[in-house]
Amino acid sequence: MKGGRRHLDEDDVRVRARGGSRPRTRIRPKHEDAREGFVTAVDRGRYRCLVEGRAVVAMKARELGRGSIVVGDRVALVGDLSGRPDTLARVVRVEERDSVLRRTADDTDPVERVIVANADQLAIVCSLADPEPRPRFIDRCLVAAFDAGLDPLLCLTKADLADPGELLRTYAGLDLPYVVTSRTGDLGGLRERLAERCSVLVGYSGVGKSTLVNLLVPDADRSVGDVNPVTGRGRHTSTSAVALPFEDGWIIDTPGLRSFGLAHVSADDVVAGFPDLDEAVADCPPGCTHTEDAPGCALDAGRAEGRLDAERVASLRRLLGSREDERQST
Ligand SMILES: Nc1nc2c(ncn2[C@@H]2O[C@H](COP(=O)(O)OP(=O)(O)OP(=O)(O)O)[C@@H](O)[C@H]2O)c(=O)[nH]1
Ligand SMILES: [Zn+2]
Repeated sequence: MKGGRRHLDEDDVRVRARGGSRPRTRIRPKHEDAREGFVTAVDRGRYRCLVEGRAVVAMKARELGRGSIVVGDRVALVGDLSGRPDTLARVVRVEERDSVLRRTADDTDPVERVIVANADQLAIVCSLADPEPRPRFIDRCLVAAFDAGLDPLLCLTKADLADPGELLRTYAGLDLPYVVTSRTGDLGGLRERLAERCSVLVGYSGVGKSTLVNLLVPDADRSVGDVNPVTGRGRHTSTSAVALPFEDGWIIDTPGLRSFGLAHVSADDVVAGFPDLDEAVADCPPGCTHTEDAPGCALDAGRAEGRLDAERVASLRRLLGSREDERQST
């Protein structure tokens, strides 16, 4: 896609076909020479973009105002697009986003913000041991994925230390795609899942996410390290997301993102993030909060009769509760 050209109508095309080279007129949309780029990193007001295979550093054009530009955005750029050191291009347009992954509102950060645009998969990285798996973290990520419209992928690491059987049983009712990995094992299954997709990797500290990224994208360290050639500062210390090209798609690593605040997600959407429980709550009394003390909540009957997994019910209830806490703290 070249900026502006797809807006031409049939008449323009005919004129061009007769006249040979494209006529230059003043009625062209502004910045029609802009090129498409993909934002791979954001650091202190500088946007690192991939433009026709070159890494270009850009600033935001003043006309864009306060609108945000995030990793994963498709943008239009003008100015020096050579990618040479000390050059600076300008982002003049942000294309419409197919998806936005947001975080809100933990206690220290009351603002809801977009962290990644245009991703289509959320890879939830969780170790089978050392540190112990955290189903509640997985459940929270599943809700975030549902809310953002991303396909979840469960990535269970350190398979050399523990068996995935028990954890997988908890999620058996979900139809949740998963891969089991270890740093010494075959990553073929994971590669297949990530190829040709734009995946955000998220995981709490120590699960082996960096190890995975380095195995999948061997020069990742370098691409992360020189994120800001403009300032000339060395390894970047920022905790923002970085997109790494991977097999006709992107792996977006999120070093600073351990989890998601869900204060912006409605209770109904939290429940919808639990497809194995979603159907049961149709039998709840109107306005049911689904919490432990909610009278007549159908989750209680389902659990008592063994239709619903007790751990999952507890997890949903904790999530609904912690969401309330997040709201009250903001
Ligand atoms: N046994 C085992 N250990 C692993 C495996 N993958 C990573 N580790 C170890 O787990 C520890 C954490 O790995 P990292 O890749 O740094 O984990 P991370 O998720 O990036 O953690 P942060 O850097 O804190 O975000 C390191 O000591 C790794 O050597 C694995 O497959 N098996
Ligand atoms: Zn209920």
